[in-house]
Amino acid sequence: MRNVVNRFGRQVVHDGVSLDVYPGEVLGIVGGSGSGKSVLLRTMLGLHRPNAGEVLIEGKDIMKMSNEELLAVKRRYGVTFQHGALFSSLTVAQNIQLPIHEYYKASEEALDALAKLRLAMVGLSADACTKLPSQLSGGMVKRAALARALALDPTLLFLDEPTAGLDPISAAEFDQLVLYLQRGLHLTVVMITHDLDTLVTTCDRVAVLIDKKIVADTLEGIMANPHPWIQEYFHGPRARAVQAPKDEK
Ligand SMILES: Nc1ncnc2c1ncn2[C@@H]1O[C@H](COP(=O)(O)OP(=O)(O)OP(=O)(O)O)[C@@H](O)[C@H]1O
Repeated sequence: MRNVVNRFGRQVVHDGVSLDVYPGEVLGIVGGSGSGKSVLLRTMLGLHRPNAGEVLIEGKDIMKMSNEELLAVKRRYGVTFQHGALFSSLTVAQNIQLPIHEYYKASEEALDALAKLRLAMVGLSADACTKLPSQLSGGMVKRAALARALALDPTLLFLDEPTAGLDPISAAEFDQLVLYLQRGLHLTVVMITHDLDTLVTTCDRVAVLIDKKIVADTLEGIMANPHPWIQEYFHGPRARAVQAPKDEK
């Protein structure tokens, strides 16, 4: 992203945001509530048109792409949204198969096999195929949403608060799953997270949305940044609790 500006009426959310995402990395995006993380993600995905600036993928501005070009780019994205992870009236298998229908015609057998394969990749059994989202635990919903995000074999995975609402053990397992998939499938991952454990465990770099701009660095680099919000976030009591066991290892 280059010099992206997003405004809603008189409210300026992003005032010249620039951010690089490098192939194969896991980038965590943090920021206070209402700082504009979700709007940033929507802008990156081409779902929100910024007031100014560019969103480039492999050097090409997605705002200037034809519909066909944009569709081809979106075909390479996998996304899990914070809310509305799955369609409640569809089974898990139908949810996973949904992105396929947008791009391809496939036989019932192929769709069935694909749903089962994706479920296996996220550690869910084939039994989950026929279940409705309401019949799954919170952790299973997150995994099923991840399976859907992986449906089209993406190279880029966007996760909006992937571990929100999970207990610490399930969250840690989910972090390990993301890392396992990222390494195995050579994915580039961009995730919004409030979870310090997730940041420490999974992210190569951290982008902090602060004062309507982005500061991006390695976790160590960010932690050394003197900005008061960053200091409070990464060195406050909660942060110390997360980092203590790691430091002692
Ligand atoms: N469609 C919209 N119309 C008007 N204002 C909007 C719209 N979308 C977002 N905003 C405003 O932009 C600001 C940033 O919202 P955003 O949802 O990106 O924050 P966030 O950092 O993701 O917050 P949280 O961590 O609480 O989810 C908020 O003040 C929000 O009210």
